[in-house]
Amino acid sequence: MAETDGTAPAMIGVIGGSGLYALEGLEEARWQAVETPWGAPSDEILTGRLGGVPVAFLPRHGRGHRLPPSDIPYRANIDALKRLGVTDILSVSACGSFREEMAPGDFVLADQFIDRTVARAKSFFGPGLVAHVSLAEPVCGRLRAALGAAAAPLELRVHPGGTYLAMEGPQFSTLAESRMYRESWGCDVIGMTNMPEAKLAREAELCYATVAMVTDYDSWHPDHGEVDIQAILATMHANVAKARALLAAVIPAMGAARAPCCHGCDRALEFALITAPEARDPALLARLDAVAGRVLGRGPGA
Ligand SMILES: CSC[C@H]1O[C@H](OP(=O)(O)O)[C@H](O)[C@@H]1O
Ligand SMILES: Nc1ncnc2[nH]cnc12
Repeated sequence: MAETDGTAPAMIGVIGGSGLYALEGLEEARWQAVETPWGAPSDEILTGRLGGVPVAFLPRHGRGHRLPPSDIPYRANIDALKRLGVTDILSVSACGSFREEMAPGDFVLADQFIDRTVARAKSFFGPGLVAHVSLAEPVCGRLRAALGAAAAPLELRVHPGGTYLAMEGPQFSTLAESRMYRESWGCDVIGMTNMPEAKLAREAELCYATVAMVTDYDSWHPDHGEVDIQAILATMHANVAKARALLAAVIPAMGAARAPCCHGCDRALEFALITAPEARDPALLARLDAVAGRVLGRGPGA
């Protein structure tokens, strides 16, 4: 519901990656199952409040890390968060680094992605309703700035931007791939999950930003050898404590009300639907009740 000052109620969605399977310190915390037309999300969703701000937390791989990157139900996850009323998504992820200065333990607020994933559903739309959203700026600048500001007083090494390469996995990259991503493609970090997550968040008109926490130098670094999952896990556990501190700072600072996104994330579908109304598939329209309800005039988003 719109407030008289032009703001609307906000809810922060947090998608926790490797090592982050719950959010502590939420008031009125409860895990709840959410059904979606795209199947079940990765797990139940933990809702509550942090500093008075409504929060919905979803562990991307499920509690106990049951799901590999290719089997994460990305569409159900984004739909479920939107259905609960989420307006902004903070994604938290482990990543490898292609830059000497982006060292293990550092946080990278990625602002670009290269999508090399090949085995995932990447859109809510399709035959019966075609949509083309803009993705030139896949990360919400307002959300990324909020993360940067909240991180400043904390003892964190934060890089304000970077290009995240999303690979299919689950194997790590070969040395030739690692060198190509770093030297020819100019990528800064690598992970397996932020695509199609960011694309789907944009289609669902949700602001999205990611905190990519460096755990390793992938395999290009002459002094660090191959990616070693044992070393990754050790760094990951140290990173997670820092991620919790960042979330505890940024969420209350973002507040419980939101002006329209200055970058237009919350209006991404405004001119994106190109299928003629009479040619639209009623079954697909029904599945889009939450994701595209605002522009379709139906469901929780209308
Ligand atoms: C545990 S190392 C590989 C694994 O970690 C990252 O997951 P997430 O982005 O959910 O933190 C990476 O993308 C891989 O899935
Ligand atoms: N080197 C790497 N490649 C892909 N995903 C990762 N997650 C953490 N480190 C990674």
